[in-house]
Amino acid sequence: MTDVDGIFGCRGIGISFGNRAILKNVSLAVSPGEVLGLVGPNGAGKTSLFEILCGRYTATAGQVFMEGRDITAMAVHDRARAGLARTYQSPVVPGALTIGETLRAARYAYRPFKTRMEAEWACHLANLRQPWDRLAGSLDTFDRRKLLLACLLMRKPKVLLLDEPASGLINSEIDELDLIIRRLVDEYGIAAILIEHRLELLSAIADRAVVLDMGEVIATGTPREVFENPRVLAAYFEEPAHG
Ligand SMILES: Nc1ncnc2c1ncn2[C@@H]1O[C@H](COP(=O)(O)OP(=O)(O)OP(=O)(O)O)[C@@H](O)[C@H]1O
Repeated sequence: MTDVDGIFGCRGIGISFGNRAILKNVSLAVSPGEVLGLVGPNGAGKTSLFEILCGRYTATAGQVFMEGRDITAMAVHDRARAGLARTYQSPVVPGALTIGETLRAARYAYRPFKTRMEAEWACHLANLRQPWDRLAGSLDTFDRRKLLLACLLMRKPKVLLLDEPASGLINSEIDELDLIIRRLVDEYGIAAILIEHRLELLSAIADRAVVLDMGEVIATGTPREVFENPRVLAAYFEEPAHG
């Protein structure tokens, strides 16, 4: 087998920092129109896996695939051009620019340049309802996330990697976020992988979940299946053995 089943995924990924193995033999795949939840306790390796998937870290083992192509050696900007978009847990916006200026920078970030109408459409999809003359630095966490998402959506990505998009949000915002993501996936056929370490939040949004613990996949299945898995419960709720 040279490929993964979905539009995007990885096989046999490993990475070590120094002599410490952070990820071991990690495989996953996501299909168009699907939300795959990537869960696991703090330090499980979720963000490190995202760094490998988007091309910022080089894995010591394994391959990354997109649309049947091995993109393991592809640079981060080429992956973006191929339709892979990624958000970060911390929504860092250019604080001194307005929303309009930020969107304009994204429109002209690389060719093909995007039209103002495409930026408006992306804001509509991201549910960003703030006036465009407002400073990006004055936005709250959720609107910052929406703005950054709009910058990605104007490029019509095929795959979205969302790193803890619900962190720092209140419950009503999380409900709205779920609707935004669901629409992207259901109406536009985007494949999404979403990191969330709170098991209960994932049930509402993810079709399937992959659970990482100490760098290894310990369970895959529907959110309900993995949450009832004894290995997952142990990873989350048992104190590590000492001595
Ligand atoms: N660049 C790096 N150099 C050295 N160690 C790193 C590096 N990046 C991550 N690690 C280590 O790898 C382990 C996994 O970290 P990672 O951030 O991927 O986990 P995570 O599951 O995303 O955790 P969290 O839920 O806390 O964000 C941690 O022990 C972390 O300290």
